[in-house]
Amino acid sequence: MSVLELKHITTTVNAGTSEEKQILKDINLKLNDGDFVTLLGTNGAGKSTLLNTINGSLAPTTGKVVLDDKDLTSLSEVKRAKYISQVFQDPKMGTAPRMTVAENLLLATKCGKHRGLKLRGLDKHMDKFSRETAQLPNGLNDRLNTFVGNLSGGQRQTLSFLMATINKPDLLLLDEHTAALDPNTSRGLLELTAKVVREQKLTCVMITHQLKDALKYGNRTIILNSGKIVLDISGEKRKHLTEDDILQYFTD
Ligand SMILES: Nc1ncnc2c1ncn2[C@@H]1O[C@H](COP(=O)(O)OP(=O)(O)OP(=O)(O)O)[C@@H](O)[C@H]1O
Repeated sequence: MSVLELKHITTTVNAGTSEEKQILKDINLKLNDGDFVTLLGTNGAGKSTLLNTINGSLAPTTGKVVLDDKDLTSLSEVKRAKYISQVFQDPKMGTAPRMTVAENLLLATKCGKHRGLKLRGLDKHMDKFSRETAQLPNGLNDRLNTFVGNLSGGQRQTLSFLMATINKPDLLLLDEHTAALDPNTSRGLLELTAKVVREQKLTCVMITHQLKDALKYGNRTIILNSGKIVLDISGEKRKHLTEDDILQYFTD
């Protein structure tokens, strides 16, 4: 079971100064087990801030983040990594460039399970990593011993995605994870995302600026505008939603 609840989340930055800004405004949201949410909104609407509040890299000013009845609000980002995985837009984030693909996968496998970053026992994992990368686009399985810094952006982002899902996280956060990739590579990673989320029955939030992708993938679409949820739609109603309908929620 992976149920995420956001209760009265408000995020104010630069409080008490002339730069004070309320980014998130009383966000209340419940994600059900297995929900795959596509999250849309104009630049600056607060989408990344929302994901950062969930992953613990940003503390909300008020409100609670609850996962499976556990209150995570005061838990550090590192401690939340046991439950929550994230893939970022920048292919350089989330992987260690001076380590090989296999070493990165071993790190991800051990994440949250051991103290320190011991990389013993790589040999016994190699067959498993070969199998796991064999299904992936971009020929990653031929690159298990390549330093990650020498991979293409697409290969690196595919690796980041595999690392984020290798331990079946309770919650997967994707912050425009295909935006820096060429159209074909982006499509390949989105299809892989849909397959893995379906097969592992993950609960997932994916930020995208592509309206088509927001409607094609996932079972639920949420639109943020100026720090508020202005649309939260799923089921039959979502099937009839058009790109023009969505654009109406983007206005000030
Ligand atoms: N630490 C901060 N200090 C000041 N302002 C911030 C801070 N973090 C975010 N903001 C501002 O809050 C607003 C929301 O930012 P956020 O990155 O969450 O938006 P977004 O919806 O993800 O946008 P984009 O689509 O451009 O990625 C922006 O105006 C941003 O400049």
